[in-house]
Amino acid sequence: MTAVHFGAGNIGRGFIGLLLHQAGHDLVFIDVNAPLIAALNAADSYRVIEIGPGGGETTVTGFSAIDSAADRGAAVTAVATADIVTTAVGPTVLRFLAPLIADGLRARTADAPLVIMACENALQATDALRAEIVAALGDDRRALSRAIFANTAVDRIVPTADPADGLDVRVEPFYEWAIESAPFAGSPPSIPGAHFVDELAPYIERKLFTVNTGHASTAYVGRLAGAATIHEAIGMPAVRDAVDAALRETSALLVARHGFDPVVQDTYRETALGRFANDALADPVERVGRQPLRKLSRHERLIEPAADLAERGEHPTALVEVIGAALRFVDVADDSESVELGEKLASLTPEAFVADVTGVEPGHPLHSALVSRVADAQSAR
Ligand SMILES: NC(=O)C1=CN([C@@H]2O[C@H](COP(=O)(O)OP(=O)(O)OC[C@H]3O[C@@H](n4cnc5c(N)ncnc54)[C@H](O)[C@@H]3O)[C@@H](O)[C@H]2O)C=CC1
Ligand SMILES: O=P(O)(O)OC[C@H]1O[C@](O)(CO)[C@@H](O)[C@@H]1O
Repeated sequence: MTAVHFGAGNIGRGFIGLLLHQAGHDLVFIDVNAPLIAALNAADSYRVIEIGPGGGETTVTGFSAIDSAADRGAAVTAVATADIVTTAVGPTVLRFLAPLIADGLRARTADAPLVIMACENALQATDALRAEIVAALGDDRRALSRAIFANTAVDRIVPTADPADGLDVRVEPFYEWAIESAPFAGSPPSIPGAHFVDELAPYIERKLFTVNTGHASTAYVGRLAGAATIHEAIGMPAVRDAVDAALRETSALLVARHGFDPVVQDTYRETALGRFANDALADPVERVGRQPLRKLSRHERLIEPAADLAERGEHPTALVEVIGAALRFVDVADDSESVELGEKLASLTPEAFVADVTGVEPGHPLHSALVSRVADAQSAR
């Protein structure tokens, strides 16, 4: 059995690649980072080292790697002959993979369908990838029928690997990979580290609006308070209170939207806060807050829950505070979205900024609070 995984970065090596290896798959990593591909092809193994309480270590073997920028044909062949294709490249990169995967489906001769799962921090990321593949395939419905698409929710904190560690990856012990079961019509692939669920939306929303809202909030509020890392930030009482308040708002929304047991949701929220306090991760606030324009977009971890709460007649004041802190995530030189955020704050009116970045329309019950936060962020520059 062969699994092709796009994106041999933190999550690719430290989570999805690991679980596919443990499920008995030979792994083919596809990436566009030439030195990383060379290092993977020169190595027989790498380690996934769990850091923090209860951590263990696993050695991953049986992998090869392809640079799709240098040898697209090899990447297409790998997709055409694989059993599973997964991705962890970032939601905004999926559209660049689609034409290559489409060509792999066109070239596929196996009877068994190819399982395709995007493992990104985004709602229904596989659906988004599927739409791009459909566009790339045009009228070729036969090629499309050779694939099964399943949405997934992935959760594991994997900070950027230290170059001194080579290919080894340090990860938190916690992980969860939830995959929707319906597309498999009763015959899901065997991936012991994952679990299959009838309805994924509650899982992914709970994860995105608790773990990711909380993590990003810790990064944004913490950075404003002078913290360098997430554990340092969440150790500051004022930051913890701000994050906790924002997560109480999203918890109320999750309970209302999906009927979660409030006690179970409280435990889930506390577990997430405990994960952020893992000092062994030494995770920089700049990594966790990265790509602020994506994180401030309409259906992401801050605006979506705040907008929904406002539509329900609530006042998501803690989330609005966090959004105000996110608007200050400028001047991170190696994060092009942080730089662009600063440029947009400098060049757009508050109303134009809100429309452009958050997609919240005038007249929406959240609109005036957002306009006011943007004006504050502009005055602070
Ligand atoms: N790091 C984390 O703690 C978690 C990350 N995620 C999600 O996983 C995804 C990946 O995140 P990370 O692994 O942290 O990022 P990363 O930056 O470590 O890895 C992404 C990899 O994708 C590669 N890549 C970029 N464009 C590509 C292309 N066109 N074809 C093939 N490979 C390409 C990059 O070279 C890089 O090696 C994101 O969607 C993120 O939101 C989800 C849960 C946790
Ligand atoms: O690219 P994003 O959305 O910041 O994703 C990475 C984040 O996902 C999480 O791992 C949560 O699963 C965060 O810890 C991490 O910062």
